[in-house]
Amino acid sequence: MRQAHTVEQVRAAEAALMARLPEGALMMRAAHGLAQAVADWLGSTYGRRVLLLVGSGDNGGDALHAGALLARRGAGVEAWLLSDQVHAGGLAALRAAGGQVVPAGVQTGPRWGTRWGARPEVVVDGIVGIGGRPGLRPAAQEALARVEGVPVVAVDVPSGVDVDTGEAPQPHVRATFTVTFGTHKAAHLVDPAARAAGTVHLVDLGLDLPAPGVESLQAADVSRLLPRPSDDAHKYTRGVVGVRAGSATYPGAGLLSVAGAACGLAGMVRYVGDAAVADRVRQAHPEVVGAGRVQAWVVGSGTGDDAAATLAEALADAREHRLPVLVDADALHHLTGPLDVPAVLTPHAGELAAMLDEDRAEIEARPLHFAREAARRYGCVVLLKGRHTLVSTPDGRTRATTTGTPWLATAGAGDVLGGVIGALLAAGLDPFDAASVGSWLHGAAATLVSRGGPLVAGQVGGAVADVVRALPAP
Ligand SMILES: NC(=O)C1=CN([C@@H]2O[C@H](COP(=O)(O)OP(=O)(O)OC[C@H]3O[C@@H](n4cnc5c(N)ncnc54)[C@H](OP(=O)(O)O)[C@@H]3O)[C@@H](O)[C@H]2O)[C@@H](O)CC1
Ligand SMILES: Nc1ncnc2c1ncn2[C@@H]1O[C@H](COP(=O)(O)OP(=O)(O)O)[C@@H](O)[C@H]1O
Ligand SMILES: [K+]
Repeated sequence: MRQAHTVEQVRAAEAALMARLPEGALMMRAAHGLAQAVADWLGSTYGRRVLLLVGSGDNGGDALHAGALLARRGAGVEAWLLSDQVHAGGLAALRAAGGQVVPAGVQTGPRWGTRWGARPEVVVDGIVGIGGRPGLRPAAQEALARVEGVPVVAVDVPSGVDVDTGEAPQPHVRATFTVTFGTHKAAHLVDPAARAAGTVHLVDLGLDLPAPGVESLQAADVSRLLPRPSDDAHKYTRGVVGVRAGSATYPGAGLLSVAGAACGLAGMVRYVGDAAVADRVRQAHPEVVGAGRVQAWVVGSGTGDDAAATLAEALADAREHRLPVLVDADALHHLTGPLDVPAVLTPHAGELAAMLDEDRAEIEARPLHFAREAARRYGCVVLLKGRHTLVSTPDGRTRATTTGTPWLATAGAGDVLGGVIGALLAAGLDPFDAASVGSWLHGAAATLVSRGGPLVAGQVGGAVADVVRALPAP
């Protein structure tokens, strides 16, 4: 599990550890990890040109100490100081190692060069870390403008983003990669900040941390959580998923929801809906049967004018038999308040905007806030679809999905996702695990079929089996 802790949690854990370690030990661990990551990325250090952007806090201290380590390995390291007060020990270490400070007078010109005339090969963003407020001050903006186009390594977080919410009001640093310390922060997992962080490397500091607010499943977690058939399983013990999706107007949504549900993770799939759609479902998936008892319902996609009635039927059956329900697409607009059955809602940003009476742009700017808000308001698990899909519970616990590919942003992909999650609900996972595991598998299956190229939604359900086969042993 990749875990993201809040600034407050990190500060408490760091204080506890620092009390037991010599002064400066944690910063040196951080600086060694940072210097190594920069050296690995450059491929060599001797003669390479590194520019440090150094703010007033310990984030700048990390950059200065890492710069000193790189200078000792032969790199040409210069520090651009953005404050009169920078980390004194770090600056002394850099100078002692042969690193230089950019003189104030030469910090001008649209394409600033190093003291060798050439541009730096990498910029180390030590402007602010977990002590920073969102946004960047003018001096930092000017320095970044001078080195535009040079790859940036962010120290701990890309400066300017909101560390605990993942929000990223302009301006902020856009990093090629980020080297973080002790644990991940929400800004590494949650968009839009996660996009600004690039690839994230974690340097272990040995912190003792409490339960995280945001986490991200890894292949081993998915393998551990995935329901597998027992030796004596039969189709009913594995769970039956019922799909109420599609209509004469939108038959494809029914077919694609079933394609997800029929990924093989449940024992059986039932389709309940328009007769013509049911015929096409059976042609495409001969194993699918009609109405009967189920262990979970998937309801909503492509139900159009029938959405309210279809949702009501599914909820009535779920109430009677205490079944979980996945509500998607058209049916989302007919929810009026907290659900009285275990449920997963799967809106994209536009649908969530309508549900919460907000602008879509607001949802996209603050996805963590609004996923949690919706989970609280509807009293169930809410999965907000996007590049890094978020799954939140009413008490705020959240998982971010980091599998997937932008090629998955294609019509019908969400219908398949609903079906996959429905199969996992029927197989016995609770709504939080079903939604987060289903989203992880859906993203991984998309990456598998995409192989770097385009895909259509119908391919994704069938690829879940290959993803499951490739999981590590539980
Ligand atoms: N603690 C530990 O054990 C370890 C910590 N470590 C490292 O320390 C980092 C945290 O360091 P920190 O607490 O000194 O805060 P940090 O983020 O460097 O700077 C905050 C200062 O910047 C300023 N400022 C604020 N907003 C700004 C803005 N938008 N734009 C520009 N400036 C802004 C403001 O100062 P002001 O200028 O207002 O006086 C504020 O005081 C952490 O991320 C990690 O890298 C590692 O070494 C591992 C061990
Ligand atoms: N940029 C992106 N990168 C990766 N996955 C994405 C991206 N944009 C959307 N997705 C995923 O693609 C799917 C789209 O679903 P949805 O918007 O409901 O489409 P539809 O309603 O047509 O089925 C979701 O699983 C979402 O998480
Ligand atoms: K930073």
